[in-house]
Amino acid sequence: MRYLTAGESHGPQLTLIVEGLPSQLPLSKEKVDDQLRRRQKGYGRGRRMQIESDEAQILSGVRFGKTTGAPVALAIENKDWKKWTDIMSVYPDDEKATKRRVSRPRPGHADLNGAIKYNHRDMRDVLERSSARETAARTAAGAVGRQLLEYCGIRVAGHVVRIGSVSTRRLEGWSLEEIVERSEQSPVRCLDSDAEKKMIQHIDEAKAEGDSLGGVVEVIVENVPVGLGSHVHWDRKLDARLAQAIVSINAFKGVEIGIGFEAGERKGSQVHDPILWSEEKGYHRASNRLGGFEGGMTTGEPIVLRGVMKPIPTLYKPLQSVDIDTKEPFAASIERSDNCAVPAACVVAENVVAWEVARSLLETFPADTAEDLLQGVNRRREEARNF
Ligand SMILES: Cc1cc2nc3c(=O)[nH]c(=O)nc-3n(C[C@H](O)[C@H](O)[C@H](O)COP(=O)(O)O)c2cc1C
Ligand SMILES: C=C(O[C@@H]1CC(C(=O)O)=C[C@@H](OP(=O)(O)O)[C@H]1O)C(=O)O
Repeated sequence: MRYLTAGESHGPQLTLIVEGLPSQLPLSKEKVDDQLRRRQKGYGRGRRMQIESDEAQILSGVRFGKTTGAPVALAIENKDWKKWTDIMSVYPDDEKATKRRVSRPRPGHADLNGAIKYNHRDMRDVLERSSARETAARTAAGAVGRQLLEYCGIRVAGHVVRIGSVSTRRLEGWSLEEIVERSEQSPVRCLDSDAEKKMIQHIDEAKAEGDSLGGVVEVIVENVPVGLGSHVHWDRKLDARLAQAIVSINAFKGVEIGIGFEAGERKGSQVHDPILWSEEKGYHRASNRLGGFEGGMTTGEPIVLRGVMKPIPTLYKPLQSVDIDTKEPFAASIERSDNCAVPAACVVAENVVAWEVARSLLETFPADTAEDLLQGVNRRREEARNF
């Protein structure tokens, strides 16, 4: 299973093609739209999100609510395009077209490197594609993967554990339903109401200072069968693929699995998860400090991982840069921007994780139809139980 996205931030639309889905999978546009709506929300977002109202148009591969096995094409309109048609013109003879050239690279963005690499003297040709607008298409792909997971009884949730200097922890014992319910009510997707207040205040203060904030999100996947991924092939290790999926989100700089970097500080007895067996549960673990992975494969315990997002690079308090025409220094002009997008990025993280787990599921249990896939997954659950 694979996907491809196309589209510029201020172009007419984002386009997504998902290929390799089994047939007969119930695929709901509403469920894709739910994820798109969730991604648009969150305290700290800028004015662009008031312009957009993301919705997926399903153009192929689905009939009467079920996949046919053919590629699924989806489109998400950019409502802002209407104001950018002259600047984003595809055709050279467009009368209204105006280049409004970008010659000033923004620190923290792809502008300068992308311009040198692809030889663009107009950095709009870089920034339009490097924008995190593209994460709407990736969220839609994840929302498709998520429906495949749901079909197999696998569920995904996410929440924010840090914004700037304010951090919190998920308390032991929270069920996935509680995590979903609480994070959904919170403007910063935080489970703890005290931390939530502090995070909001922190975002307000940073904004007033013309600054921005990053943070950390946590994603949890439950009811995963044992053995997704592989200890045999380095490029099929699912923990590694999830790390790539997370760091590929714009502005994400690192990943922790389970207790993550703390594993480097603790003794082995405080890291590895003892194996238990009972009539009721079969094999299970006394703890889940390794976040559901051993040897690049799922253990059957929940997958738990965290991703760190750097602060938004476009600041109202300008950073220094150099004009590529004059080579003179300049202070970046003030632009419309999010000042904290961690809650929104949490939704992107959930969905890129959902996609990778769904992809690994289909690799482990190859199937032409959704029913065959579910049978394969259930057989593995049974085998693990009786092993
Ligand atoms: C959901 C989301 C929204 C973002 N919004 C902005 C924004 O409004 N302004 C900005 O400068 N960067 C924003 N970013 C971050 C940039 O896209 C990102 O830092 C940039 O593309 C450079 O990529 P890199 O940080 O991965 O190196 C956002 C990222 C995400 C995930
Ligand atoms: C459009 C989205 O996020 C954008 C990501 C982004 C960036 O530089 O990454 C910059 C901003 O774009 P604009 O300059 O048009 O306001 C954000 O709004 C989105 O999340 O859908």
